[in-house]
Amino acid sequence: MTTYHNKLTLLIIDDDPVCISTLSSLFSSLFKVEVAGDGKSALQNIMLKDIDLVLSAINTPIISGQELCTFVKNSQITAHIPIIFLADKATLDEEDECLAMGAIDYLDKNARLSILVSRVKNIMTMVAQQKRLAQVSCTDGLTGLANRMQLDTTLNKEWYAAERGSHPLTAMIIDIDNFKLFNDAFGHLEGDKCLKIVARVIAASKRRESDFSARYGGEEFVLLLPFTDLNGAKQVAEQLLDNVRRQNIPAPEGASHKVVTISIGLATFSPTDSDNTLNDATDLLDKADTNLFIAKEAGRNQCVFD
Ligand SMILES: Nc1nc2c(ncn2[C@@H]2O[C@H](COP(=O)(O)OP(=O)(O)OP(=O)(O)O)[C@@H](O)[C@H]2O)c(=O)[nH]1
Repeated sequence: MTTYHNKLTLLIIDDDPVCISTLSSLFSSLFKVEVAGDGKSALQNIMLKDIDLVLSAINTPIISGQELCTFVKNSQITAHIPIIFLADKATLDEEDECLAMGAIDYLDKNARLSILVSRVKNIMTMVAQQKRLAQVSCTDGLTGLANRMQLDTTLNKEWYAAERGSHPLTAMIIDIDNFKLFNDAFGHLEGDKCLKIVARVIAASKRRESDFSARYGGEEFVLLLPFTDLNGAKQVAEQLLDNVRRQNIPAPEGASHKVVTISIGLATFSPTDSDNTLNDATDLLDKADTNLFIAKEAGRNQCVFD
């Protein structure tokens, strides 16, 4: 079976240019290949690029392959990256040592090349499956937005980034108005279609790479806008309210408006603001939730902030 994973990245570490060149040409049609001639630049690659698998010589300059392996396996951010060692002359003791420190495999440089390629490909297939699983476990099946679990992780990360970088972070909770009536009138399948449309509009409202949208549960969504203060966020919210109305999805009898609308509760964390009363990410969402409640009470189809 020939499997190509050309979106996955293999990092080859070796100080021998001939070896680097041979390995690169072996793997460059299968994966994106990065190379490093010593352990230090390898570590920079690992920290800065999205490396999926490392194929490393053992006696690399500056930082040895084994030191690198210890570092990678002990860091929460990199521990998942598999490392294959490529020994100049394999010994059982060295293999024992490398596997014990967390390497996924240990191969001899003089092994048959087709065996080397198969081993690397097999491990990359496993990496691809794990990535796919990780992605599925973070995604809401109906809307394709991030799910609640991913929201919790991202919210905490963004909170600490805002605190550390002294930049604002805005959270919006977005709720479809009278959605129970909608389901009751048109059925659950139409309700699902409506959820998907609103989710698409929310996803399209992201303006920066760091903006993040998630399904919070039921008919509620969250939009996180790092580096966005209250004024900027109000504009995004008004645009969002408008874009949902423009979908012209007919609302059921008894709803507050003729077309489907949303209500938004907005809260901004401004670390440099002396009036800030928010202590953590949960406070931020609680505040947005309180404002959402006020928006509903005030007649829906609006954004509330303070
Ligand atoms: N179709 C569909 N409906 C869902 C889904 N998740 C939650 N709901 C429905 O969403 C409705 C939410 O109703 P409520 O919480 O009473 O809120 P509402 O009717 O939108 O009222 P307001 O928020 O006050 O405007 C419930 O009827 C849920 O069954 C889903 O995945 N698909």
